[in-house]
Amino acid sequence: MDKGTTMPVRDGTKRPLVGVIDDGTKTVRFVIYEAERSEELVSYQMDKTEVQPQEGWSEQDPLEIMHHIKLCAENAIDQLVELGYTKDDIVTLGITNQRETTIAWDKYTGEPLHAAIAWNDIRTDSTVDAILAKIPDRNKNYFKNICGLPISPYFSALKMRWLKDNVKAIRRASRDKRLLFGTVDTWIVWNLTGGPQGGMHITDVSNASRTLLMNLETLNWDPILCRLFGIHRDTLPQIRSSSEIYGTVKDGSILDGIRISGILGNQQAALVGQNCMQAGQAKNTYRSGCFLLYNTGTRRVKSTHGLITTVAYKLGPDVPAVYALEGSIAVAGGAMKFLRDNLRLMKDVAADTEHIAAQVFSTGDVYFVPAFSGLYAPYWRKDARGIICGLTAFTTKNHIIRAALEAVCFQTRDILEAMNKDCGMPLSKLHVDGRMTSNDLLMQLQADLIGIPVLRAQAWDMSTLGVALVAGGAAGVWGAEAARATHSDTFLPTTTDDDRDARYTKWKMAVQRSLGWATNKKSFNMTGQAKRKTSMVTQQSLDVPSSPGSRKASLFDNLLDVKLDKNYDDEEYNSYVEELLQYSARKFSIFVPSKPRKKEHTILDDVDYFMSKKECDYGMCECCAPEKKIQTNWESIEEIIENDPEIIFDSDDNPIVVEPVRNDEPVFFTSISTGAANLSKKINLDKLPGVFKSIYNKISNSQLT
Ligand SMILES: Nc1ncnc2c1ncn2[C@@H]1O[C@H](COP(=O)(O)OP(=O)(O)O)[C@@H](O)[C@H]1O
Ligand SMILES: O=P(O)(O)OC[C@H](O)CO
Repeated sequence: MDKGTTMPVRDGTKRPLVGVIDDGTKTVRFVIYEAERSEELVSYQMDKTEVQPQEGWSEQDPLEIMHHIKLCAENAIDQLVELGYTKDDIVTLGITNQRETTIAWDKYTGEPLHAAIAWNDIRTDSTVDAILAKIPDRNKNYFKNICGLPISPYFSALKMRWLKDNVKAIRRASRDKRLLFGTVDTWIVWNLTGGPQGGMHITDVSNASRTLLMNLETLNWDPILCRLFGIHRDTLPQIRSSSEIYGTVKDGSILDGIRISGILGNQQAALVGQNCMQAGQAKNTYRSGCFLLYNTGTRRVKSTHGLITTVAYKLGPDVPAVYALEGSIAVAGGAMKFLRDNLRLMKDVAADTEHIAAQVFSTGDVYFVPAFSGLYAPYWRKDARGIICGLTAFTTKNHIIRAALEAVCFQTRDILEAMNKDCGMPLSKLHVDGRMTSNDLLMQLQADLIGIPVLRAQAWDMSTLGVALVAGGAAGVWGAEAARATHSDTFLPTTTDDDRDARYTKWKMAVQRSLGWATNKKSFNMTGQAKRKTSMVTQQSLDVPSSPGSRKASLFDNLLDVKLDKNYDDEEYNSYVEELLQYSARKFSIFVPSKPRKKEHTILDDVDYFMSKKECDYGMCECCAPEKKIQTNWESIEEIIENDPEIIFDSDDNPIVVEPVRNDEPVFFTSISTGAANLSKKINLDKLPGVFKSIYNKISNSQLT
């Protein structure tokens, strides 16, 4: 870029510039702000490729993210010249990002080891079940005191666990100490600051608080949670504040040499951009999802009504963190895209939605619950699925599109109800932003359905402004008192309380109907599992000997044994078989008793004990000499036998050399839970799959036959 340009800057005053990288779920943007001014100067945006390899899965390409960032930056910087600036006027960079999306890569080659697993991907359903099985009462809120979050497929720890369980390359990298994990901010900073050549492996508190691994009090990785999910701390980034000079870009790109001084998750960034910096202020951002954050100051409010506690921001290494209560809605604008792409009810979301929905005065009593990947706050039901109900012969696409808009508003009301209960003081107005807020009809419906004024921000994008502020603050070019965003429009409620409440009651009825849809029982005949079961029954009835060591034969052996153990009626048995196939048959624990134990607990079986007795260092002390516990799955057993029969790896991928058994019998068991029934089952040795016998024999010098 030509430094000696003679073009005048826009009001004759040349200000330092702050560049912002915004990696959203669907788009990457690069935005440039002049310090102290709240309107963006220039921006450039590119769409990302979303891959859905299976139903409920959503992946992104980590390399594409980096590629798009560079191209967006080049294009935005090109536009600077026309405004009288050059690249050298960019004094610092901020990064704001989709949160929870998880990437694993090789620290020496920089290669991603798998596609990024997006925040709204629900492949970890059974991982959640496996983790819940280790927690008292299978209570998904058990660790909320520590990390503020329920155990849900939404959060990064589940995705990391899934990657370790299912991707050989990741297990190997972990074993060889080459594995790095990160949310997208971490991936971006590591690459920008040198990648394999000394890239910084860091994240900020707002992103770390979305992993389910960070302790909200210490603002560090929590050892208990890391242990529970089997994530080694060395693979996690260092947690830093949201506003400090972290380092300098060293990637040879157009951004080379610019400092990086701000990182914020995109919803927290919007809170800052909306200037909701005082306790009691809240904003709602409407994008693919919708996220309502309520600033609670330096106080961590624990929600008892289904909201989550998150870090809002920490404006420097030495200042306290500010927290927020958050109501997360998985699908908002995403429902419009679904109506456009899947049902083809419109051509262009931005141009058509409002116009089509405004052609009818109501939804005609149609309700649309867009629970495509379950419901997040305040329900946290991964078994919910989308429904459109109340259809009649008069229903048109206008009603359905309007119902999709109302669904965003009702979900916001769900969150507000919970928030008002948790905070004790109802919100008197709602600040909104996000691309969807350009839809006036949506804004009016929102005011009507929550009964308080809705204040639309002056620009739809408050996230990039927010991180520009914190990055500019750390770089000393954007003071705390500088111009901040204001709202440009206010939408006042026009409905009565009675009308509002009647419609909300109907919405709750619709939500009820969406719950439990994704249970195994209901989907049994639809998923292809029925076929697998039939083939096993055939095997059973013909008494065909199973081929030793084969995967199918092993499953069959287990199922037989379980069936003998309990009398299930057909339906229950069917669902049990299905669940066993999906989860339990892949996840076994092998306990090899070694020394007599003083206490009956392990970290995963007695969390309370470990919570109160951290000094026991998770089983390494005298009082807790644990039995050797090896958690593994079919693939890793086979791999271990193949590669190194003498050594086995625990869930942290630390090698364990298993001691020979003395007197006790080895115990092989599998445990699952189907609704009320807890089906923990010691596997009959006669039915033990061949592969377990051989591994047991190898590790114990015994001869099970
Ligand atoms: N005028 C509109 N009315 C309704 N929905 C809209 C409108 N404009 C955009 N949207 C929806 O808002 C979302 C825009 O999200 P965007 O800010 O691009 O994304 P992301 O969440 O990927 O970062 C899209 O899902 C789109 O369907
Ligand atoms: O990219 P968005 O706007 O859909 O934001 C996604 C959220 O950060 C997920 O928590």
